[in-house]
Amino acid sequence: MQAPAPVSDSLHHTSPFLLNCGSDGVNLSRTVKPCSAGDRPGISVNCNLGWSSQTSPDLSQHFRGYSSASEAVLTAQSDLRKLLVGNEKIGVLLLNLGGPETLDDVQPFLFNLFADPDIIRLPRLFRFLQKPLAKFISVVRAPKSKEGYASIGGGSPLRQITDAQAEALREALCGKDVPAKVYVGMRYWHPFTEEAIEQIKRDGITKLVVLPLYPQFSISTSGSSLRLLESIFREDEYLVNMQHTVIPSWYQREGYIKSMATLIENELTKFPVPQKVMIFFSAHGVPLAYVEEAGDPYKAEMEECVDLIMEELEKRGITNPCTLAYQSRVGPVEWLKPYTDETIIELGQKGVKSLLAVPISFVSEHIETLEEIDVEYKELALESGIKHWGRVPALGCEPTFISDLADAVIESLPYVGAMAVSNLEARQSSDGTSVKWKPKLSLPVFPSY
Ligand SMILES: C=CC1=C(C)c2cc3[nH]c(cc4nc(cc5[nH]c(cc1n2)c(C)c5CCC(=O)O)C(CCC(=O)O)=C4C)c(C)c3C=C
Ligand SMILES: [Fe+2]
Repeated sequence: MQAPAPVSDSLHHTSPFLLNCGSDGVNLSRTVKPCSAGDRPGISVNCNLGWSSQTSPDLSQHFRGYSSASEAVLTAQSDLRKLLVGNEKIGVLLLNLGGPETLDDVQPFLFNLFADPDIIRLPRLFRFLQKPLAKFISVVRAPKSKEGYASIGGGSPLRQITDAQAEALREALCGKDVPAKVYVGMRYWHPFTEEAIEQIKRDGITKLVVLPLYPQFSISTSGSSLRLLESIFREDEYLVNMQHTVIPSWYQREGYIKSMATLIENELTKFPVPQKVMIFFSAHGVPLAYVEEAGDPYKAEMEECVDLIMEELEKRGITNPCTLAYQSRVGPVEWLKPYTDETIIELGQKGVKSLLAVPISFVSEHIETLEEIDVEYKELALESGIKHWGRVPALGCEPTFISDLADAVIESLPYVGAMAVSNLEARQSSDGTSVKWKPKLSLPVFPSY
């Protein structure tokens, strides 16, 4: 299988797909309050409304006869979960990038990636060139890319790690009284999103939570996967009628922030003088035009994410200096700055001697952590005068992190079938044109805190 079905142009203008997030683009956990009828003024309904359309279950009786308020609340939460789960078949769809599993996969994987109009954004008139261009770039890039994958064992570890995360999430949900099936849908390699969706249909899932495994939203990552999903949903009667919700980004969740802070804290102790270490956040870059012209919230979310992690570290008494830079640029256009390689050289010139690299845009080890950071940037740092180098591991299946993802899923369940609008102009337009959001389904807006 090469490129999944192309995304239709019309998707840039209307979308029946649902982004369940706050009006300021922040995620469910902080922005969503229980939905009441008053939250949906004047919106016509032509879909199944699910939980949001129903009267909230009266839990008042559950609060009688408990020795403490917290005991009552815990019991009520657990009862609410049972009510939410009921006879439903809950599914969680984890969206991820995918990676070549063998060296022979590298060129077709790259083709799939570059054939994506959310990765190479051609003006509308030139869209017919997308696939020939993808073919050309993938063939030209494949030898360099293959070298990289060869040096990390002959393929990407992404599928294995994502599968392990899916299983850990399933177990965590089960442990929280929410039995669910967890699916993996990759954008550019197996198991493709289309394959996951077929399985979801075969399993008869009735409520689906869509969770991209990217903490911060970018048009090029979560946006691309959601756009694909949208095109699959709109053509399928079963899916159109299935209740579902999306958690578009979750970088500000407490569990994620705390897990990242703990990983950093642990790595700092490995340096001779931990207080003197520069904490060096390195995020995967995107072309500057995504942010400046298409309104990609990626940079803003990344900066807020770094601030939150540093605040958490400060609470723990860790006040090291930090820097954020962007890595892995591809092609001739300008990408988000500062660039990781240039920043490393500058820090060396300024006399920084200890550097702790923190990969921040992805929650699995992958080629850019294992090769680019661990080999290329480490070498560059040592050449630039840095004496002590360290790298924070990716979160993978870290238990606090997985438990927090499970909480994110559970918190979104009352809103499965209910929808919210966020900064969809930025999130839906891949070509930078001004897009008016025209909902086809009812979209109650959840108030933000
Ligand atoms: C948040 C993470 C990512 C963003 C944003 C992103 C944007 C982006 N990427 C490319 C081009 C390539 N990416 C490649 C691999 C790759 N990208 C991410 C994550 C983000 N990409 C990951 C996790 C991986 C590695 C997967 C793995 O196999 O381990 C590659 C292939 C590798 C290579 O040849 O370097 C390319 C190419 C663009 C153009 C882009 C934004 C427009
Ligand atoms: Fe990438």
